[in-house]
Amino acid sequence: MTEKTFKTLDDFLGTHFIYTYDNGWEYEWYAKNDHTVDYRIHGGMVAGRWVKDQEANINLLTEGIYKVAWTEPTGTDVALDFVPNEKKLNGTIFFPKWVQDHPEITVKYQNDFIPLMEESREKYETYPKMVVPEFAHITYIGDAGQNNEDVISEAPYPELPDDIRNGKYFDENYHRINK
Ligand SMILES: C=Cc1ccc(O)cc1
Repeated sequence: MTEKTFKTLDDFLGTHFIYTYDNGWEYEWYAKNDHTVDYRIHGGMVAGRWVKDQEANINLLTEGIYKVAWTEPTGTDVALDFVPNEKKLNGTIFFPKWVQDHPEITVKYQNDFIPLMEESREKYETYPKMVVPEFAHITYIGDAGQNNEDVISEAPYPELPDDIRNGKYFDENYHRINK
């Protein structure tokens, strides 16, 4: 767990986070570079889903406070406000109705199923959307560096967040151990 103080946009890019929303949903998220994010979902409605190379807007709002927003192939929209120096963030997820009705369709490595996501968002209903606005507390911060493909590189498994928090997952160069 890095104990650095966040100030600039550059301080944020390349950072790897694990956090738990107040509704109990646990997410792992990586600011891969200034326009790309990777993530893995460990708990909640779509636990088991993981995604690499999602295009996102990432901005410094003011010193140490970051806004991230993107729209997904599923039609899900996400807006995250990180306050890493206080180990917290606020996230709002806007799920199309079909993801709430059929979450299992999205629980996979999305990169291998983009056409399925695009077909499903046309086939099923969009409205009313399910809006999930929650604060989260950050349980892990790692300095992975930008464009590190080892950060999010396999499907989630139950002990993974603890393995990372306990220092059992990455070596001193932030590469995956036992790969
Ligand atoms: C739907 C994706 C998603 C990724 C990270 C997060 O904190 C909330 C939603």
